[in-house]
Amino acid sequence: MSETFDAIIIGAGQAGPPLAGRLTGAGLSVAVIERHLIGGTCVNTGCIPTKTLVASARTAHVVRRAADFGVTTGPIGVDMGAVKARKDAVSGESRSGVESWLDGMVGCTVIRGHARFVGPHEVEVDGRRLAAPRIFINVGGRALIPDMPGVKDVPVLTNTGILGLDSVPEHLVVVGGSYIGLEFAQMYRRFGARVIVVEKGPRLIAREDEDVSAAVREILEDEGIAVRVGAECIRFAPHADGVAVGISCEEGAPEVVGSHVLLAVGRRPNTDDLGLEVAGIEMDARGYIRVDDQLRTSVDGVWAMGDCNGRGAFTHTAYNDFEIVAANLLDGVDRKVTDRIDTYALFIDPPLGRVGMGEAQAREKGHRVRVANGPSRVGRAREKGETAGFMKMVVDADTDAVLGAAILGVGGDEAVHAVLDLMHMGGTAADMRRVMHIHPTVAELIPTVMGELGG
Ligand SMILES: Cc1cc2nc3c(=O)[nH]c(=O)nc-3n(C[C@H](O)[C@H](O)[C@H](O)COP(=O)(O)OP(=O)(O)OC[C@H]3O[C@@H](n4cnc5c(N)ncnc54)[C@H](O)[C@@H]3O)c2cc1C
Ligand SMILES: NC(=O)c1ccc[n+]([C@@H]2O[C@H](COP(=O)([O-])OP(=O)(O)OC[C@H]3O[C@@H](n4cnc5c(N)ncnc54)[C@H](O)[C@@H]3O)[C@@H](O)[C@H]2O)c1
Repeated sequence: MSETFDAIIIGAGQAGPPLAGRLTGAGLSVAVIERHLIGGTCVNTGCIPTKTLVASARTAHVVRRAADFGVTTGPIGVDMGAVKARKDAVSGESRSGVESWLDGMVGCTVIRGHARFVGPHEVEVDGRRLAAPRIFINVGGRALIPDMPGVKDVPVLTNTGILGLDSVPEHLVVVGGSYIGLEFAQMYRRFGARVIVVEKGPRLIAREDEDVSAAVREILEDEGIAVRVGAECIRFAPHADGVAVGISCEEGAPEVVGSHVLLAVGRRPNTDDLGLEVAGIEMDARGYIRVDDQLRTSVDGVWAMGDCNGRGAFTHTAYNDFEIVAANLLDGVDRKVTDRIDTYALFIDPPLGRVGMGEAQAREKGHRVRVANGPSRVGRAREKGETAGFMKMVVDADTDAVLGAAILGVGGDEAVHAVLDLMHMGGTAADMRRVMHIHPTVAELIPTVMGELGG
């Protein structure tokens, strides 16, 4: 016999817990099933711990530059044990916040264990059967570990393992030059490690425009991080000093030896052991659950939210998925995934704030574009002594609609929201030119840069 609920939520990541709050608030009985840590990736092994470490790394960096600002210090050291303890405390506080919220939620039953479908509206958790007319899948993803030559013969870290380090690696080899790899590369360089980033593609963060990739590379190299792109021959072998990582068949040193290796070559959805086939829930070739614009799967009464549906890969997209599902189910409002505008940040320092399309993507999609570029030598950046980066706005030449922006520089992760909000409201470049922004801020440069386009 199955225990029955009005709704079952599988996974307590970024969408599951708030949805449990809305459903129980509407008087429904809800079971939330979590097999590991409440809060999921962002809280435990993603955004929160990494951004806490980024903050420690930035502090070390700023203190090292203290003399530039006329401030004297003594010798500078990094106590990685204390850095880790701070990170664990911040992350732990977030986790226990979600935990106690769910535990105290009237109408919510939290069940610990791995859920697997045994039918379209029935799951099993450690031999216990649960059924509900509505099931919400929020199982997230994990680091991809491809079957690269030698990878099974050496110790490699992923974003999870590296968070357990309480000493600074002597030489960190970061395989994968994208969001995860670059954030860890810079923070560990700032903690005092030698760092090399090994990327198989022709440039770092290849989803971005070439000028953005180049500027990010320059920022990292200026801090002493080695970068090797076009690394077509990545392979691993044990070495007396750690791990030998084969890099190149053609140019530069063919091999580098690292005391530690971080694999940051992508993520995969946690759908391989969920029994989706039994329930008849369709996946794509990479294991992402197929959903429609309102996040309904191929089975009636089953939804998929967050990273596992392949429609987003961020905490804010997972949370927005929750908002869409809740609005459609409970508020009678018609909300869709395609209503949202892509936006995210790369939290190196200075950060890259991104919204909408890049220049290359806009051209690929057939837009006639005008591009405005501005230096980040905005007053605020000069005052802070942090002028690396630039600002770029992509505008449709025919309609004057703003198609996207990249703000790489101090405050770029915050300032980009001015463009996001304008795009959301359907504003044009001319609208932005007329807005008065606060001086001295980074955002004040946005109307000025749009001004380059005239009109
Ligand atoms: C290193 C790193 C840094 C990141 N930084 C950022 C950032 O700065 N900003 C940002 O927006 N995003 C960031 N992300 C991405 C962000 O963490 C994810 O997009 C987000 O956590 C996805 O949320 P989710 O709810 O889809 O899944 P998750 O948070 O992954 O939660 C899924 C939950 O489901 C559970 N689960 C899985 N299978 C089962 C099962 N069968 N039964 C029961 N439970 C199950 C898991 O244990 C997990 O707790 C980062 C990711 C990483 C790895
Ligand atoms: N700031 C943020 O919001 C943030 C931070 C970290 C992660 N995330 C999320 O996590 C996701 C995954 O990040 P990621 O950086 O692991 O993956 P990714 O998919 O963004 O990039 C993987 C990188 O590894 C490279 N690569 C693939 N195979 C390789 C190989 N065999 N050898 C060397 N390089 C190889 C790829 O060319 C690519 O540059 C991101 O898409 C993002 O959504 C977000």
